[in-house]
Amino acid sequence: MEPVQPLTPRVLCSVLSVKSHSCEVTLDSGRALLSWKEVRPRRGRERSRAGACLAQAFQRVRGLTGTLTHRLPSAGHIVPVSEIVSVGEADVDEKYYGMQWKHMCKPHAFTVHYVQRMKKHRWRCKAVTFWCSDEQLYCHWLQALNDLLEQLACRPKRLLVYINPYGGKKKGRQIYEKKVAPLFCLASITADVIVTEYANHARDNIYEVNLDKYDGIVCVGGDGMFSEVLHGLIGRIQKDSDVDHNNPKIPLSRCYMRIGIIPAGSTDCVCFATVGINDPVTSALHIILGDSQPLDVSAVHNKKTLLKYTVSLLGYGFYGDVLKGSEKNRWLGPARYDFSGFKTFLSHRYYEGTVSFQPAKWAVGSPRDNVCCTAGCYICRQSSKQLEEQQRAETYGLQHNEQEENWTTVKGKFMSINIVVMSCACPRSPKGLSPAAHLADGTADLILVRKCSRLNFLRHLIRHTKSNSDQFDFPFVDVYRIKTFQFTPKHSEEDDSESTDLGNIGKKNFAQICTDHPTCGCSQLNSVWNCDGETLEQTAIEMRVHCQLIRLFARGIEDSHKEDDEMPSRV
Ligand SMILES: CCCCCCCCCCCCC/C=C/[C@@H](O)[C@H](COP(=O)(O)O)NC(=O)CCCCC
Ligand SMILES: Nc1ncnc2c1ncn2[C@@H]1O[C@H](COP(=O)(O)OP(=O)(O)O)[C@@H](O)[C@H]1O
Ligand SMILES: [Ca+2]
Repeated sequence: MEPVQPLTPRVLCSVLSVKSHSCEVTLDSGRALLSWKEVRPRRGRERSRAGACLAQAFQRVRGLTGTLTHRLPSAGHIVPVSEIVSVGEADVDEKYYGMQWKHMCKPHAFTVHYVQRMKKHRWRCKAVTFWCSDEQLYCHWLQALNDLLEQLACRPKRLLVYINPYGGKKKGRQIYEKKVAPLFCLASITADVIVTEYANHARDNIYEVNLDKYDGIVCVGGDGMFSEVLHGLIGRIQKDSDVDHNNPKIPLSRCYMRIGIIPAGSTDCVCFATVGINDPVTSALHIILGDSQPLDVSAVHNKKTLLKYTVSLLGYGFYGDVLKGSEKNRWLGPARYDFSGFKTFLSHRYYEGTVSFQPAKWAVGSPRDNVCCTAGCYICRQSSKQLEEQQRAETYGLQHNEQEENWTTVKGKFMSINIVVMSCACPRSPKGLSPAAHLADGTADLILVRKCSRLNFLRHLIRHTKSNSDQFDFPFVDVYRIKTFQFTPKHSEEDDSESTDLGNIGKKNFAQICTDHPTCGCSQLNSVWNCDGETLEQTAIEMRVHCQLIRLFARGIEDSHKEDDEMPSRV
């Protein structure tokens, strides 16, 4: 049997068997593509024509081995090497030999596991086994494919995994063990797994571990669990870089260790908005392929003290009250938000205060331009260039003092004040709170919903659940693209606590009485901030966006043209 002679150093082509069909299999190392298509015998006059073109083709691809049969161009499969999960020796079992192997010595087979795109951004791991009679050919293919996989430096080999057994439907451990761990094993990824034992266990642990051992951190849970890991990683990096994160104006050190999210929570909007779906297998495959998606992070301060970081929703009023009302019903799982949302809607509370913000002057997009953030987003890429220019200016002291320039102030009565760093797309709201917000453009969208009727507020809310209606198209809704934000409630806690005036004390206690007895008809003086699913104690805050501060094992939401309805993946 002649050894395989590649056409050129970069293309390997053989006829191998797939499910007892002969297929022409090609590995183009230059383009990093694996393809295969069935070659079929043809009948009658076509055979002679096919025979002629085949003879020519044979001359062209000298060195072909295996059983050469006539071939008919047919739809085939093309898989980028970057989307191959693993290649390995197939367990060759007697019963699986095709008939043609019966008379031959034991065949050799290797299996390629690769990503197959399904509907709605869902990914699955598909397997195809190639058979051949020649051991040398088999070894050559296995070696060639694994050599190319080894060159993919972006792929993680060792991960630190935190599982929240408490979040969502309390199935985090089960999801990881049954759906994720087998895929990590298939991809030869080793994982150190910690099942958290209390809130903030993951955050505190990240300050202690030796991060140099790992290529990434994975959190199994919802947005609150991701927030824990986010705080642990950012806090650790700032501590190691000697950056005082309590200073609201200081640039933060970027975190290059990627975070992967295995969705097992109640909202899962960070996963949904960066991958396109909240599916554990899909997220695991994005981690295995070594995807990398930069992500903006906002820092929230209160008087020179860091309160929280946020990457999804910083919400006051409706979403703050929904979160606060849901906490005591965690036993309901995700449904707790629906129950609390209904009660909050009926309460129809509004809150008074003063909002100030700096518009993102240099932003390329706007919240109402309908340009959604997708994989490889132009607006985000432009912003990272802008970011580098800004950082160069800061390095050379060339930047002008933009801290004081063009603040906009709005006083009023608000149903809700929401700042979103990303779209916040999630199963409840497929387009999100701000559909045109970007993951890595250095800005956030500020959505102000002023006091309005119950019916109008309901209309506004319902539009979030529809993919073809504009939730900003109301006279009582304003949206701005910003980079910094401040809020002072009309009834600031400090004023009440400092004043000795009986009226104020009465008001404070009265407010407290009302909070304890929501059946009371008066309007609650202050709401709370919902910060990625955690409540803040303070209501007077300032916020600043840090462009592309962290990275996720994701690639953004792919254009739907790449999806096939259950079809093999094609490029
Ligand atoms: C009458 C029809 C009303 C329909 C309203 C639908 C609006 C849904 C907007 C969803 C916003 C999502 C913003 C994400 C917030 C999360 O960070 C946070 C914590 O997530 P997790 O830890 O995974 O639970 N989720 C929430 O604050 C829940 C908001 C739900 C509001 C109904
Ligand atoms: N072992 C644990 N016990 C109690 N709380 C935990 C534990 N691990 C994490 N948490 C906390 O649970 C909260 C919710 O986690 P999350 O995964 O977001 O679930 P959900 O989406 O249901 O809110 C987070 O604030 C996190 O800090
Ligand atoms: Ca953003």
